[in-house]
This record gives sequence, structure tokens and C-alpha cells, in this order.
Amino acid sequence: MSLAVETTVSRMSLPLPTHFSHAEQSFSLKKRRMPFSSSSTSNSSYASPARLSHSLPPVPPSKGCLPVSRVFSQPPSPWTPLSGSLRKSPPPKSVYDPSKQQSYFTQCFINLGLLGRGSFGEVYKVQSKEDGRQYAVKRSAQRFRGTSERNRSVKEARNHERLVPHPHILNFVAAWEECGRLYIQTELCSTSLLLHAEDKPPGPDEPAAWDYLCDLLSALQHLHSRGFVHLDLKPANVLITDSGCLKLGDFGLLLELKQKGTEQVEGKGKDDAQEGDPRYMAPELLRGEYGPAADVFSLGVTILELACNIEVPNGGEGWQQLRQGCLPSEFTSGLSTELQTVLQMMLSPDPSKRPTASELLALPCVRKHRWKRRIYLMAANTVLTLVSFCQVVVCFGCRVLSSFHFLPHWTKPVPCTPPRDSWDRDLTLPLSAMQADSGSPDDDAVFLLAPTDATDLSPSFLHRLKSRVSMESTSTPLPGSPAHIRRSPAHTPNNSIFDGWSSLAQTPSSIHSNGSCHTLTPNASPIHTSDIKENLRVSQLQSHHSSSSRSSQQRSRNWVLTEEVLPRPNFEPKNLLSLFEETTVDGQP
Ligand SMILES: Nc1ncnc2c1ncn2[C@@H]1O[C@H](COP(=O)(O)OP(=O)(O)OP(=O)(O)O)[C@@H](O)[C@H]1O
Repeated sequence: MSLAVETTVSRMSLPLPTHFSHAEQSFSLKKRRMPFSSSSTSNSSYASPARLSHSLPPVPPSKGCLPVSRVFSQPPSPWTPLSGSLRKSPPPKSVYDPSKQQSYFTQCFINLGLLGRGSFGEVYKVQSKEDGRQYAVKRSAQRFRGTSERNRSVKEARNHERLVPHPHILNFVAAWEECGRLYIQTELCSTSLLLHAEDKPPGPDEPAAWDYLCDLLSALQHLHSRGFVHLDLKPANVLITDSGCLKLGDFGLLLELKQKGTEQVEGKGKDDAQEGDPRYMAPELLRGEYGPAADVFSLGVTILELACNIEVPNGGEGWQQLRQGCLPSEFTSGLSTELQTVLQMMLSPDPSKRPTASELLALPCVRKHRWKRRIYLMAANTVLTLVSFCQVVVCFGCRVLSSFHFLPHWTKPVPCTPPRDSWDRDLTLPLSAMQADSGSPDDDAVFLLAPTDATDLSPSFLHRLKSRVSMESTSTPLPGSPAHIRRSPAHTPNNSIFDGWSSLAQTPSSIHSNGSCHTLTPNASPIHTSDIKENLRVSQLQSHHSSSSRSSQQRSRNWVLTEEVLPRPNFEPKNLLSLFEETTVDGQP
């Protein structure tokens, strides 16, 4: 296909949906979202008040009167497999026993922490007890309030399961329903493309944009060739693996097309078809024309946003211009001619003039980048496999050594902390409470920032949390909060909170079977309680002899002293050697 761009652009303004009236009017430099905001900020949530509401904790349900479902309590709905994978091969009874009170989730998975939260629900990082692998499990935020709501929710899972696996499509594993909630288990990724892009420094990033384009074109080609249209392609619905590979996810709006004649395509369930996010929406969707070209347009807007590192408008003049084929030259002028031309083609206002995913993949400039991308991904995957293999070997070695008592206690695995209990509550709460319509405060307990839960948060979620806490670090820390607990002056303001948490997170491992309790200093050194008392006494004696005008310093000095005197692991080769010598000397006749 020639790279010459056809610019037969209609200058007629398109009708604007009513909800665009308060929308952001034009292109702007990328802003950082509040850390707790939904990755896929819902369709019109870019104005600041809406963004603020995303950052606030969930509002507890009103306690004024009981919801209808509590008044007429019904028995909890049992575990129901929704995916063919679970129906065909349910987990063995040794893993899941339906007669037990615990939920399917609790019996089958170890909850490793919260990954993120969207408008539909919350996503957890889990480890399967059946195969030992890690996955992501998305749980709907609210219990279904009717058949139609349930059907809508289940549609996403069913759509996802129908897709043939592909390296750039998020892998579906299983789906089930329990206690009126939907659970979708998928492969685990490290973060979403939206969050990844927000963490980048400002300014254009064309090489990354080519990588994204290659991966997502490949995903679209796969979907379209099998008669599906995604209809909601945007950075929030794309996930990234540890190796940097992009995976298209969120198939809630997936539409199956049927061939009509030779060329024309039409949505099978066209009446059910919904438009996705207006920022990425193709203009023809407003006229009810659904087809693969709409995905190409959305991908064009996505790549424009990521390449130029800008916010695309969800209404107004900028929105109109983009749908008339006018790219924002103040941002795109920094891009190469090749990328500008490809974007211009993808953003053609006329869907019939837009190239297909296969045609775009066949362009020489795309092929060149795709070839490099493949090599990079292969190398990255090989390195990751090697690293995880080494980790397995080292872990195994440590376990073997620790079973011979050669290693100190801290090599033992840290026990899992509470979040999974909140899921148990679905089945352990009294019947009336179980029928609450929406997420109860109990359900949201997993989002409370208890220090001991810090271990359960994934690195990406912790990162967002960290930036939020550092934003809030100017305010007075709450008693018991990590910032409050922190005392060591050696910690920098930004890192100290989480250093404190990471120390606290290790607390369970510091309680030994012999009953002697160890506490941890902010730098996580194990200390005997008797040692602490001793050091406090020493520091008090010292402070007694020093000037009395140092009371505040003295408090921190106590910590410094403990750090000076106490960072002593249980295992000291030198002591063992001397013990050995003593024993042999004592043992001599
Ligand atoms: N498979 C996964 N691996 C790792 N993280 C994930 C995975 N799926 C989702 N997440 C994280 O959870 C967040 C919320 O997920 P997701 O956007 O799918 O929820 P949602 O409720 O469907 O959102 P929405 O309906 O608003 O698009 C994502 O931003 C991402 O950070």
C-alpha cells in the first residue's frame, strides 16, 4: 500500500453526544492521575472533580435502613463455574471441597494482594494452590442486582473465553460466580499501559510507540481475522507483562461480526453494541456503523496519545478536528514522517479509507519495527525465564539448607496476611449480611492501609500507593501509620514510609516457635526484646548524664542506639566457631 495519505476530509462537524458538553476541550500534555484512580477512568471522568472522586475511599453504604436484600434474605448462591475450562475439569476435591464453608476462591488460591481497581471491580494477584502459578483474579465490585445486570457481567467472561489464545491477547483462564459476584481468572501482568505511560517522563517517546503499535496491530489482526471487533481499545485496557509484552484485555464490549455478501460486515448483536470511551471512539460509531475499522481508529488515537505523551480530548473542537483527519501538529511535528503518515492513515475519517490491521502490518516501516520488536521480546522472555529458573534453584537451595538449620529464621517464607479473609467473609458472614447489595465496608477492608497488609500489595499497586502517600506525607501521620512508626533519621522522606512498612511486613517472620519475640528496627534488623530493654536502659543512663535539653533528640537517639547495638543476626559464623572450639575444649578428657 502506498504511504500517500488521502485527505479527502469532510469538513462537516459531526454531531456530538450530549455528555461531551463538560468534556475537556482540546489536546493537552499528559497529566498524572491520582494513584487510586481507576486505570480505565470511565468514559467522562477526566474533569478534575471526577478524578478527585476516584481517589477517595469508597463510601460505606448507608446505615439508615436495611437494603431490601437484607430484609428478605435468601440462601447464598453456590459456586457456579461459568467457563468451559472449569466445567470440563473442575479442581480436585483435595483443592476445592464444596462441603467446606470457605469460598472457592479461598480454597483454591492464595491472595497475594490487590493489583488495581476499575469501574467493574477489583483485581487481585493470586497464587493457585492447584498448579502453584500466579494469576490475576478480577472480582465484580457489587453483587448482581438482577438477571440483566448478571448477564451483562457474565458477557465479558464469555466473550473473553471465546477468543483463541494469542501472544498479544490477555490469556483467559477461568470464570465462576459465587455469592452473587463474578470472578474472572486471567494471566498475570505487571501493570496497564495507561499506568505505565503515566510513569514515564514527559515528552514524546516514538520508539516505544512503534513497539506498542506492532503488538496491538498483531492483537487486532488476530481478533478481526476471527470475526471480532474489540470496540474499547485504549491504554487502560492494555496490560504489560514483566517482559514488556503488550496484551489486549477487557472484552466487555466485544462484538462478533458476520459476513454479509463479500465485503460488508455487520454486527451480529448490533443492537447490543455499545460505544467505548469517547476519547478513542471512531466517528462512524456515532452513525451506528460497527466494524474492524473502528478498532484501527481507536488504536490510532492510542498511539498518538502515547507517542506524543498527551491527553486526547473527549469532546470539543479538538475531538472534532481529530475525527476530520487533522492531527495536532504542535505535538506530532516532533514525530518521524513515517509515524505521522501511519497515524494519518489510521485516523482517516472515512472507515473505508482506513487501512486494515493486516495492511498496516504489511507496511515496510511497520515490518522493520516489528522484526526488532520480536527479537527484543524473545530476548526479554529468555532472560526472564533464566532469572525465574535461578530463583527457583536458589529458593530450593535455601529450603534445603534451612531444613538442616544452617540458615537463620528470616529465610523462612513470610506467612500470608489478611486480605483473603475479607473474601472468606462472603461465606462466613451471617446470612443476612451476605445478601448486602453492594460492597460492604468489610469487603473494602482489603483497601485499608494496615501496615501488615503492605506485603500483600503488588509492586505496581505499591508504587501508586507510594506516590499517593508521598503526596500526602506533608500531613500529620496517623498514629500507627507507617509514617508515624518511622523514627530513624537515616531514612529519606520519600522512601522511609515504605522502608518502615517493609520492616513491619516482616514482623510475622520474627515471631519464633520458641516463643521469644523479636521486633524489627526500621532497617529490618532482628532484635531480641531483652536487648531492646537493655538498650533503652543504656540510652536512658547516657541521656541522664547528658544535657536535659535534648528530649526530642533522645527519642530518635534511642532508635539510633538500638541500630548501633542491635543489628545482629541470629546466625554468626564466628560465634559458632568459638562455640565449637569451646565444646571441643570442654569435651577434652
Ligand atoms: N491481568 C492483570 N494483571 C495485572 N494487573 C491487572 C490485570 N488485570 C487488571 N489489572 C489491574 O487492575 C486494574 C483494574 O482492572 P480493569 O481495568 O480490568 O478493571 P475493570 O473494572 O474492568 O475496569 P473498567 O471496567 O473501568 O475498564 C488495571 O488498571 C490493572 O492495573
